[in-house]
Amino acid sequence: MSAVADAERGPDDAVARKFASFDDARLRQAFVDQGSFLFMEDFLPREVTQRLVEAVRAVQGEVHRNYLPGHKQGGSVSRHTIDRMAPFIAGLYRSPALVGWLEKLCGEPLLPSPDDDPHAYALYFYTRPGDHIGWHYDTSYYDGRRYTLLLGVVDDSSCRLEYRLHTRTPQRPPESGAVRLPPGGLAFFDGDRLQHRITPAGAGEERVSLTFEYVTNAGMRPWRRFVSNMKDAVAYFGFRQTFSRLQGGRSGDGRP
Ligand SMILES: O=C(O)CCC(=O)C(=O)O
Ligand SMILES: [Fe+2]
Repeated sequence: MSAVADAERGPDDAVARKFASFDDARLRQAFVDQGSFLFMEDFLPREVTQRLVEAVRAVQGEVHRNYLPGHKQGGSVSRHTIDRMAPFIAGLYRSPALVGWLEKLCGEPLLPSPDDDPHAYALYFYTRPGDHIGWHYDTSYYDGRRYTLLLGVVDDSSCRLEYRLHTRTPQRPPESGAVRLPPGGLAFFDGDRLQHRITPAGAGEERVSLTFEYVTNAGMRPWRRFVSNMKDAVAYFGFRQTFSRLQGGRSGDGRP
């Protein structure tokens, strides 16, 4: 079997086997009780996490760093770069076992983000002291809801995923929490409902997380696509990685 076929097929069987041990009803209840949020320390099969670590090493030379005073500091790699250099991640993103399980959890059909969304799947790197992201929501620019799946890949850090539940639910008092996202761990949430942040890395620390974005309606008005792309270019991937698909996947200045 070719490496690409293996990458496409490999993770599905492994995740299906692992998910068979989960108590789906209890996890669904926890997700609902927490206002569309779930954290699991042990989610991915070990061999899948290992493939993700290898994928991270494969794209390490492509990390785009940003510094937005007061909001964010760190590195990212977009789906366009992942498609070229780490196809295992693209295969996992589309794994029917994974997507089917997430659909059961959130109780509605999920679609992959369209091919021109640089954030459909992406890696975040926290490798220098002070790397962090401030309080925010993962706002949906789509016509439907946007769900975020965070998977821990590397964590030799003191960083925490801090969150506040129910901030947009009028009848419920907010609840705060903080978790470490270990390799193979999961956080899954409705991006417009979970306020969250990643606390700053210390000296000599390394944290890498993988994000998958699924939507309930892949339509997006052109103006919102523009705003979303600008945000991705400035806050995450840089203009080259954000728009690289439009350049036919080549690096460069975008001119033909
Ligand atoms: O690194 C993470 O685990 C999450 C980062 C995040 O919340 C974001 O980039 O929107
Ligand atoms: Fe976020």
